[in-house]
Amino acid sequence: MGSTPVEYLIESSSRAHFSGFHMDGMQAMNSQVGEATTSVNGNVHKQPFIIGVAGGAASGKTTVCDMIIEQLHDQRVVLVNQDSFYLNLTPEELTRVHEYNFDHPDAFDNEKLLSAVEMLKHGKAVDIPKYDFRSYKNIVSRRVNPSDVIILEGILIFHDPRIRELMNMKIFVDTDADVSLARRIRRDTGEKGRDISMVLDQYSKFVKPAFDDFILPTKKYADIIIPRGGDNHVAIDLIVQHIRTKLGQHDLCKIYPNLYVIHSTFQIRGMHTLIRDAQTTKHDFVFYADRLIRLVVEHGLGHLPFTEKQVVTPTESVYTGVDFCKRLCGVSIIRSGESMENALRACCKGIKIGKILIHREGDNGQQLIYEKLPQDISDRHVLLLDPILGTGNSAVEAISLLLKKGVPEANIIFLNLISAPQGVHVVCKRFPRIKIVTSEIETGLNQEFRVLPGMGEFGDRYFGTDDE
Ligand SMILES: Nc1nc2c(ncn2[C@@H]2O[C@H](COP(=O)(O)OP(=O)(O)OP(=O)(O)O)[C@@H](O)[C@H]2O)c(=O)[nH]1
Ligand SMILES: O=P(O)(O)OC[C@H]1O[C@H](OP(=O)(O)OP(=O)(O)O)[C@H](O)[C@@H]1O
Ligand SMILES: O=c1cc[nH]c(=O)[nH]1
Repeated sequence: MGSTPVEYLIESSSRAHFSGFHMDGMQAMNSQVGEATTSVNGNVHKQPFIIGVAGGAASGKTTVCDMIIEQLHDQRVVLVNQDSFYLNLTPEELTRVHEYNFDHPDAFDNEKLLSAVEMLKHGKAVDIPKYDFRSYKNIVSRRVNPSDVIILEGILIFHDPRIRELMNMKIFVDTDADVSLARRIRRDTGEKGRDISMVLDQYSKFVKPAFDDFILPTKKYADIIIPRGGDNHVAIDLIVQHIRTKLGQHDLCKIYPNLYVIHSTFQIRGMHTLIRDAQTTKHDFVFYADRLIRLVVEHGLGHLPFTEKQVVTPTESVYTGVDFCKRLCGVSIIRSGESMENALRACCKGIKIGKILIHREGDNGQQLIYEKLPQDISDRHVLLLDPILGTGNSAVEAISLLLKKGVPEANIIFLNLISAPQGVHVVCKRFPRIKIVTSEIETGLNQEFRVLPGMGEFGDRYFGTDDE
């Protein structure tokens, strides 16, 4: 490891190509993310990021895992080896150990592995057996604590679909067969104390056929394929960067790839602090809410489709840029949504803005009272405006109306200032193709379905109707 120069190896594949490894794109990886654990009150528990590392025997999986762990030094990372879940050999199998196929999916206790991963995923510690290659038995076990990142490594770790589904990222280490065989001979005759003819015999009888029949077919499940394993520093750096981004994201963004929380800065936190403070004057509330709304609107516009456009600059150079999406409109949910109209108009000159009025009582009793929408709305991308997403009932009512008017779900971008997890679940589950852009995710809702910590009654504070 380390002595081979890093080369930019691009292989032909339908995947996106990055220097030295392939990935299906962040969207693909996001979509792998499993369900979050949701408590009775709808709040979300922190989920670990689960990485699967598969590849042929002696392909360099261990080195890849070690490098990821080393680079993620400030995170709690735990490594679980599929080897630990080898079934114990029966006395009869032990007498004919050379005929035992250690490379077959049936050699592993998949049920035990699945339950161990599920426990870790749900934040519970688990005892994991330690397999002894000399006695062919699980002799001791070690206690593994829940962590931020769980790495599952093994030749057939992608074989069981139930285990695969728990993974947020799947890596396949793709090393040339001769390099792997040379490594295997060195390792098995050294650390495992085996005879070279035994190693070669096992290789041709079991290892090679199992690679072709069981391991290689699981390569298609990988999000990332790393050629040259641990020697591929570029790939490992990019993987670690991606994991860091994912860990920094709100858990809900890991579950719903169409939820976007604008990148927080101290300026943004400062504005939120002001608008959430019950003592803030109306004047300041409006001023800082407007600043935040403008940011959300600009971010939301960034999710519209665009076309490439070239222009000639005053220096007579060609600048290749993009042309804004033309067919769009706003729709505000009366009355708080109207507070977002000015920002939208300031960004999109002359934009048409429709209105929807929904009567809301507690967490039900949603009733559409009034609607006025552009006639050709079904041909437009719609920016739906409402600063607060609480239970999600108002949003569901509004989005359902837009769909009824023929607006494709994927053409709706819902812009919020703050969103409660309950509302995000409701909207994203019911309308998986719409995008939600928000500036902060809240902790939950209280008994009266008000957002917590929230900012109180947004409409009253913004329009000045909260006087005693
Ligand atoms: N002979 C023998 N081989 C075993 C036994 N247990 C596991 N294996 C072999 O171990 C291999 C799986 O381990 P590897 O994937 O090479 O281990 P690894 O060190 O995690 O992999 P890399 O880091 O990629 O080198 C399989 O090919 C099995 O044939 C055993 O008890 N006896
Ligand atoms: O997700 P939900 O639980 O449906 O709550 C969110 C709705 O509540 C707020 O409006 P409100 O009824 O307070 O009216 P207002 O805008 O007129 O103040 C907000 O603007 C949303 O429309
Ligand atoms: O907390 C809440 C919930 C709905 N509407 C608001 O204005 N605030």
